[in-house]
Amino acid sequence: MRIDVVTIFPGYLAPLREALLGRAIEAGLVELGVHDLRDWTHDVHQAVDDSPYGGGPGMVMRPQVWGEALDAVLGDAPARLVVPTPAGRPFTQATAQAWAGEERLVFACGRYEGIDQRVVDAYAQRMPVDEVSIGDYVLVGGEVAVLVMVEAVVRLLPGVLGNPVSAQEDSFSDGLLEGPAYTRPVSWRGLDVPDVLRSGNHAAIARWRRDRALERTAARRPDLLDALPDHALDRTDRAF
Ligand SMILES: COc1cccc(COC(=O)c2cn[nH]c2)c1
Repeated sequence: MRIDVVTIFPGYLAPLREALLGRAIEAGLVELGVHDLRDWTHDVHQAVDDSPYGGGPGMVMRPQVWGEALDAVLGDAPARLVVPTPAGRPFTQATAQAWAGEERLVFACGRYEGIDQRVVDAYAQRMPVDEVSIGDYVLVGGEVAVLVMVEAVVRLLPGVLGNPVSAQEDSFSDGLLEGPAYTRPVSWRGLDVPDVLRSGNHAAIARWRRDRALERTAARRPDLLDALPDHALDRTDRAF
């Protein structure tokens, strides 16, 4: 997979070259290109924004600059263009799974009040364009959202995670939140590991873990429970 990011703050994307993702890049599992949007300005001030038509606060990112940058970065290779924005469709694990199958992702990091809508409209005429939100809050720019989404996608690529099975057993993969996890010591600050986890009774352990996952999901994310297909909950589950 090739990933390109266009931003006015290239330094913000440096963490992508660290640790697990950095190793995936070194191993050639993913290629990463980070591009400074200002390289495609031609004025002395390198202006990337301008006042909004219709008035209102803030500034809007100029279409010409984005058009030149994306044309240059995209070239002729097909890609999916992703624009992080508070006004986007929710980015979920399902989105990450779907994108993990893509040959190429190009991320456009917006700032200010956003990018002139014609940029999305123009590129949507010739490639898939996703305006996506990573949550219901407003950031200053899309860079942090790109870090989140790139990590969620790249960890799913074959060979990136040491033990791939954990990608399948992720939170959300069975529609429930992960329950509590424990490791040594068996007693810590007067708190003990639940006995069942040390019983060696794998059926009881699996039941206990599912019960904790259902309990946590009901308490923290009832919306996920409501979204579960009927067959996903068996008779024993219905207690929650
Ligand atoms: C494209 O236009 C804008 C404008 C303002 C901020 C941003 C950055 O994205 C977010 O704030 C965000 C993404 N998911 N949840 C919040 C983009």
